[in-house]
Amino acid sequence: MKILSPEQLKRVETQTITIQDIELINLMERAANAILNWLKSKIDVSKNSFTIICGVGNNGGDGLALGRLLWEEKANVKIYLQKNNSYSLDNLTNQKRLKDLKIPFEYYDETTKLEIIPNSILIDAIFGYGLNRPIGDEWKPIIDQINQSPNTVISVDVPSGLFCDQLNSEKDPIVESEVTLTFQTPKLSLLIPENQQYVNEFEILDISLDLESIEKEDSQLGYFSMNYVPQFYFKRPKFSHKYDYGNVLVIGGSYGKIGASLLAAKAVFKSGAGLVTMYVPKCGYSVIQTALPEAMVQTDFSDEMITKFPNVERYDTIVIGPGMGTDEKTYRAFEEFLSENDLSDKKLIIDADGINLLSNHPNLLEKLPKETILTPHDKELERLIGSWENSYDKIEKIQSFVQSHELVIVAKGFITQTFLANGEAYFNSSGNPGMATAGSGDVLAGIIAGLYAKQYNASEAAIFGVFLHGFSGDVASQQLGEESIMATDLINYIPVAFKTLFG
Ligand SMILES: NC(=O)C1=CN([C@@H]2O[C@H](COP(=O)(O)OP(=O)(O)OC[C@H]3O[C@@H](n4cnc5c(N)ncnc54)[C@H](O)[C@@H]3O)[C@@H](O)[C@H]2O)[C@@H](O)CC1
Ligand SMILES: Nc1ncnc2c1ncn2[C@@H]1O[C@H](COP(=O)(O)OP(=O)(O)O)[C@@H](O)[C@H]1O
Ligand SMILES: [K+]
Repeated sequence: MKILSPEQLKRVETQTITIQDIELINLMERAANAILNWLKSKIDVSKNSFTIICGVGNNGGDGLALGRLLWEEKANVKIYLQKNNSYSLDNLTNQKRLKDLKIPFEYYDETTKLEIIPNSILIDAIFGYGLNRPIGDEWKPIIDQINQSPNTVISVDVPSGLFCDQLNSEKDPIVESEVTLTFQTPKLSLLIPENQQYVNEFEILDISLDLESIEKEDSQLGYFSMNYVPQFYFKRPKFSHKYDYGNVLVIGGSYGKIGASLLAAKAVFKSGAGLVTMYVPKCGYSVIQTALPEAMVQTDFSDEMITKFPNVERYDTIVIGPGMGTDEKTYRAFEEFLSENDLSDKKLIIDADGINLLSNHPNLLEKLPKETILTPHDKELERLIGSWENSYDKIEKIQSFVQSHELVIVAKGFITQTFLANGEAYFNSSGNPGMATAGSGDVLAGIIAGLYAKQYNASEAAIFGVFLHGFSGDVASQQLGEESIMATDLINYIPVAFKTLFG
């Protein structure tokens, strides 16, 4: 799903109205109904109280419409509307609808001491994507009252005060929401770590904006959610052979870090590859033969580290890096491997120490085949592309890096971002903090390799691999709780993840 700017959202809104032959007020009613239905799916609204704080634009209009719908559901509702002499047209229409039904609302200004109904759910409908300058200090007391109240705060579309696609200043007053209910497509600011204090959680509510109009908008940013999973379904043909599912080589491991390459190799198998061979220092041999009898093993001359890369002719997909170390001898072997082989028809995934080696010797980047997938976490990424000022700057820096080197970068984190070689970036929607555990990244590299080895291209393997990894983590967390998840659990839940996603 594309992530759009406020200007683009406005355009899609206008096109939707024309294509669907409706009025903006109908969209506002849809938005309010979508929130009502979301609330009803969580609580019995008739037994709850709501305090709704509305602004002067359409976000405020959504709040007024919601107030009316909640009132009709017999909820206890208190509606506040900002005192002003200029309101949006549909805000005014909703004011009239309230008046016609004799539903009371009160005005507030910057000096008002809000009387929030005790224990009510506080609905923040002051500003949405129309915010075009920071909220002035005069409104700080209102935002402060919302943030200091003990009530649960639900923001409509965007926490009020938060820009959709640029960084706020630290002193801007912004609502700290428990849940943000955003319409149709997530706004970029909801996905940015700087804003976690305001966003906490968000959910996307469908208001049936015209999907073709969304797709026509030019945006390099996307959000990968469950809706897009079915297109990744692949049924194994009856008359297929293990070689149809890829022949993968995992190069990695060093003394004390054989486990990392083992985790990656297991994940390669579990995500569907046909054959896996592991190339490790000698000390890994018996460990792997015992722990993963399905894998073939080749060993380096060295007991403790990789000093020479193997012949890779018969493999189509190669993972380099998990647990490999950055010893000078390993580096030289890596350089020799990249310089002396024609890798143009190989699918490469480089993780961990493999990335560190590239950062130390950026000349090697030019030797990678097109669309090699790199899977750095933030520290590894910084070594590779340099530091960034903030998340927006980070996105731009990665975009220019992937485009100039024709690589795919999976920038791992709480919300992992996958950058394709053309600069497109996809934000992932699965995963949980239980996945912040040793070896989790090795599993991801393995999953991506397992998919890449099969029928998926580099972009698909990276985007879907990241989702599958997070989804395995989500299934694991439902069964085990976040605290107890270990990387091995992520592997063990890949089958349940596949079954849940594809039946
Ligand atoms: N995406 C969609 O298709 C839909 C969006 N709707 C709602 O419409 C919202 C956008 O509505 P609007 O465009 O009216 O914008 P907002 O309701 O976000 O508010 C914008 C108003 O506030 C003013 N303003 C902006 N920054 C200000 C500041 N710092 N201090 C004081 N005033 C400021 C603007 O001039 C404008 O009058 C969305 O967030 C959503 O809640 C729904 O009503 C219907 C469907
Ligand atoms: N808070 C979090 N929420 C969701 N996913 C997370 C979180 N923390 C880490 N992850 C995921 O776990 C993996 C950790 O990878 P990495 O940092 O390389 O760990 P390791 O080196 O221990 O394998 C990444 O895929 C990352 O996206
Ligand atoms: K809002």
